[in-house]
Amino acid sequence: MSRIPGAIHSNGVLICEARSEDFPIIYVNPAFVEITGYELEEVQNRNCRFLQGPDTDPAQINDIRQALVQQRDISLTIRNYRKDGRAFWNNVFISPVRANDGHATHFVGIINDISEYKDHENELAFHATHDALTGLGNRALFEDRLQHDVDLARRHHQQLAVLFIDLDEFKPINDTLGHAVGDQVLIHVARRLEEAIRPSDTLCRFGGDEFVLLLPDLDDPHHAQEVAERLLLELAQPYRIDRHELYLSASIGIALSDEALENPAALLQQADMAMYKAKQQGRNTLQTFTYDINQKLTQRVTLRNDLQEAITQEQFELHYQPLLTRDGDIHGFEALVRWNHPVKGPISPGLFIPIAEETGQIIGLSQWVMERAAKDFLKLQPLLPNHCRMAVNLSPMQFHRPSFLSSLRKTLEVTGLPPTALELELTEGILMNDTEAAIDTLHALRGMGISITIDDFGTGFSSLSYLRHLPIDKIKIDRSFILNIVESSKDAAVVQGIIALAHHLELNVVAEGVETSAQQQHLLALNCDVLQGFLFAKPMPFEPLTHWLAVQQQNAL
Ligand SMILES: Nc1nc2c(ncn2[C@@H]2O[C@@H]3COP(=O)(O)O[C@H]4[C@@H](O)[C@H](n5cnc6c(=O)[nH]c(N)nc65)O[C@@H]4COP(=O)(O)O[C@H]3[C@H]2O)c(=O)[nH]1
Repeated sequence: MSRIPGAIHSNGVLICEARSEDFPIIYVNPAFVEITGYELEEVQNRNCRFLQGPDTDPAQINDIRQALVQQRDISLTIRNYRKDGRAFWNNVFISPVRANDGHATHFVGIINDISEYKDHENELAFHATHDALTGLGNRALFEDRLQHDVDLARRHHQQLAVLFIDLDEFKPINDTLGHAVGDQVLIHVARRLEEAIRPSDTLCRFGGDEFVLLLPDLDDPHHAQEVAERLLLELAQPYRIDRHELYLSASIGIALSDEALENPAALLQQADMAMYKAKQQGRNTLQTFTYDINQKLTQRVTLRNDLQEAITQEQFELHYQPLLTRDGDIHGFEALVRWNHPVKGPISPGLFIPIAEETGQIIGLSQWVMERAAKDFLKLQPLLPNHCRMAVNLSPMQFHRPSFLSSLRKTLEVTGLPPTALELELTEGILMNDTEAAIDTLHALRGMGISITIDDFGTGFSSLSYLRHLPIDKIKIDRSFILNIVESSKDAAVVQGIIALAHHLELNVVAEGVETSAQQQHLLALNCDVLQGFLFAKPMPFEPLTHWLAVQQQNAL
């Protein structure tokens, strides 16, 4: 017995007879008693199978049995049970004690309770493959399952589908109501999606508001669309979170496997591209991948990468378009960004601004625009009447950032532009999410002396009466109404109504896109206050603008 290491502190030790049938225990140490809850008297002369329970792996039991029969060492971690029924992870080492003839007389077992470590290990393994917030699988798990299911589908000549689900307008919820609410929304979304699918489907979250669903063994490709439609309906139900009632929609991209599929990851990319297409089509919709989408989106992705370079290499330029009062005096200027792509030439802001908005690149770009416009305006100011302002377009992402006001104040401070020389143009859509916070921001801006214009008025969903709640100074009627104002009595009536109501609310009205003198006359007759359009001047770089101003002033003399 002296060979038995009595000083093994927290390791339990047991010794059993090797030559008696069923290997009865003859000794256990106090650590064994502590770990298992059994006293020596209770275990003596018994086989140690009393440590086994419902979750003990039979294959491991067999391994131990084999080792004992063959009289060799064995080490393994096995699920064992204490006297009170609680399970624990037992790291066991069993070794034979041999007589001179080489045969085992006893077996010594050293047991170690590693439950804590094992639980931690399990937890780590779980986290490596699961999303901590929703408990759904993560990208790693998805890719694993995708590979597995694609192999199966190939073998059985079946088709599978990947659905890329991205929530619409989730970011403003996070930004305005806070991350705690945003997290709750994501958990609700995960549960709704889970309830709407079959157990054999794999649902994962890729982070942010992106969920991905794998539908194996489709009977019919249309089934994927039916599932997507069902999910859109489920997600559109209102969400009650704390005191908020929220409405959400999603855009879903679908990719279907075919016999030629070589790389399963391609399915994921295709579903992602189709999802982008769904977003472009106005959201709350689904789109199935086609090769045509691939081509268009590749262009977009290239543009996105080029945009990053454009920001660092300052390939942008600001053009300024004058705004005139009804008497033809200068009212101010609108700053409009231009991108001169080194290879593709000028790219329309209508194309790259939405991409910059999606990728967040708009923040850096807007900062550049604001600084450049401020500096240029200060150079022009001595030539301008006092009331003139520089109008700058605000992007939704910029406006909803918590740091928006402080960074704007800083820019004004650094450039020296007085707030009373600045006008911000924002679209109705910006104000639709979390209107209360948006109105607070508008009050703060006006408190500083900045003027606010609602841009593209008439294209959004705001009712005219909604205007009365907004601390704004001007509305700019969208170009699409001005275009047909002469020919279309309906458009003329809309413009007349907008101007009358705006004046009733003591707001100024700007008409943009004035291209003909007939349109100009019509607008003047309807009492429009400010006019902007190619009829008077196109947007132009700073130098030509200074010449244009000089000519204007000459003509005024
Ligand atoms: N056909 C026609 N068009 C006219 C006429 N007068 C002005 N325009 C165009 O109408 C657009 C007016 O700008 P917007 O509605 O704010 O619409 C802008 C604005 O939403 C956005 N954008 C431009 N610059 C910036 C910027 O610096 N920041 C942000 N966030 N958005 C910008 O891109 C949009 C498109 O800008 P642009 O292509 O420069 O297009 C400009 C301008 O060139 C006219 O008589 N006829």
